[in-house]
Amino acid sequence: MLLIDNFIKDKKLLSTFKSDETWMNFPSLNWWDGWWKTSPRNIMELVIQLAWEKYAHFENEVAGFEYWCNVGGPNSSLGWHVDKDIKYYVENKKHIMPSAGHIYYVESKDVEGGYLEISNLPNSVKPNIEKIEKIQPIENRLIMFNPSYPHRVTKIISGKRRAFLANVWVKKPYTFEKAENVSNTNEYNEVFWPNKFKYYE
Ligand SMILES: O=C(O)CCC(=O)C(=O)O
Ligand SMILES: [Fe+2]
Repeated sequence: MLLIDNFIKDKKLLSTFKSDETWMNFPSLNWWDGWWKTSPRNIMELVIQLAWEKYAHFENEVAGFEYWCNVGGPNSSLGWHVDKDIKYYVENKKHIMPSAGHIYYVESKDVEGGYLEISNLPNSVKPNIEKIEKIQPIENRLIMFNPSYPHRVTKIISGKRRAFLANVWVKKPYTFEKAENVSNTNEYNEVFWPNKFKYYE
């Protein structure tokens, strides 16, 4: 696991990324082939490049990135899970998992609770509460980890918490078979980038 605080240094990028407008109409799940094939088309892809170009060297060896955003308020939480190709899982009840992913904390406004917990044991083994890694969702904090290990988000007691996440895939997930942007993970509808998604200048 890698944890970097104060990840985005550019003040303008930071404030644009944090603004609610940036995330309006953001589809549930999105796909990008990576900067080596397609230049970033929006601020999310720009941030993915910023993170992954610096800490990983796999251009041309991976298919690309899946990315999404989680926003939570009081009483929300996310149970133990592993990240997986969701469409394949729904249809076959089998896991195809990525081996690398990032979580970036975009906004943590007065957040109490909402910790990220990561098990040190693989998916087949029940997490040992004594040995889990516990990470506070601090604004502008970047975490890189293996999302095929069970992880969860503890209950948010108060405040607003927004995370931006991406996973690296060696093979493009079935989830994106029909479209790069999926608005409903149960139906896999095709959606289009809203006009709001401008390049970051
Ligand atoms: O928001 C977080 O800290 C983690 C969320 C997560 O694991 C997920 O969306 O798969
Ligand atoms: Fe996850």
